[in-house]
Amino acid sequence: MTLLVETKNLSKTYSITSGFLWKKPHRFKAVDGVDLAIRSGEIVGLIGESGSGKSTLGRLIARLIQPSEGSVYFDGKDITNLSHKELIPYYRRMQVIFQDSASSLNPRKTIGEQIVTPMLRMGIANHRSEAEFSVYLILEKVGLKKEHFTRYPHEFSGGQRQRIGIARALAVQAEFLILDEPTSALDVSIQAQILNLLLDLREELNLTYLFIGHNLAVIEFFCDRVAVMDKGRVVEMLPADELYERAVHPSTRKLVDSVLSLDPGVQRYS
Ligand SMILES: Nc1ncnc2c1ncn2[C@@H]1O[C@H](COP(=O)(O)OP(=O)(O)OP(=O)(O)O)[C@@H](O)[C@H]1O
Repeated sequence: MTLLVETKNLSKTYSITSGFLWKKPHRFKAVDGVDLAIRSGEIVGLIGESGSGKSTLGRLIARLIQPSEGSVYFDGKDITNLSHKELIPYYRRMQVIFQDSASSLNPRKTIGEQIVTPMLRMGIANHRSEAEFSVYLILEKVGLKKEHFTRYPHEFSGGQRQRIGIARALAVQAEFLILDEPTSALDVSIQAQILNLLLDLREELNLTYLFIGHNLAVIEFFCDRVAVMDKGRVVEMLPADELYERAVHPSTRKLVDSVLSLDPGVQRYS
């Protein structure tokens, strides 16, 4: 498998001001020297305690924020220092799906409109009728209906809104999805449906995912490999199905043991 995403020594430093003008801002590394390689078609999970830098790493890779040091490569090209204009094709190829899709949907526009517009802007379709026809097919592919085209975001459930987010990514022919806790706010049965949809789409369209999550059972079920973050660094990388048995780093063991101590039988997903 070829490499699709690679980071080299990727870091993000924030300056935190105390509110007192005479005190020097405190600088800390939210992401600290991360080397990560994701192969085409692979699902890499990203776990770690709250505040360990998972979302920041996702945003750096998606080039939504500028790294302080290091590089991001996508499909073999160094995209670290590209201008906003030069990044536009990469923003199409890499899409982020957040826990709360509603926040990225315009409440005043129909979902059909919100999927068609980027398709036309990014040149995926040349004509509105062509784009609309593709959107009908994509809505069905993600488990929604043609009739949903003319509905507004508030008319959908949380699970349906995540399907809309996935539809938007498919509409612009994204290849790499950063899934930032996409199912954490959903009921277990809806969560399983969305994860299975994502697995089917990966198979059919050879998509690649970076999946940020807290639920180790979901990670074990959904991912091929898992990267563990602690204080901004990736401290361990291992196959997802060996997470419980082979984890050695203390921060991974802490995450794994906290799950196992609850109930080893119940916590496993599949
Ligand atoms: N814009 C920002 N300015 C200053 N600090 C920030 C900013 N964004 C994130 N941070 C800090 O960087 C650290 C890492 O945050 P991040 O959201 O990446 O962690 P996370 O592992 O995704 O956490 P969670 O699991 O709770 O979502 C945290 O201490 C956070 O407060």
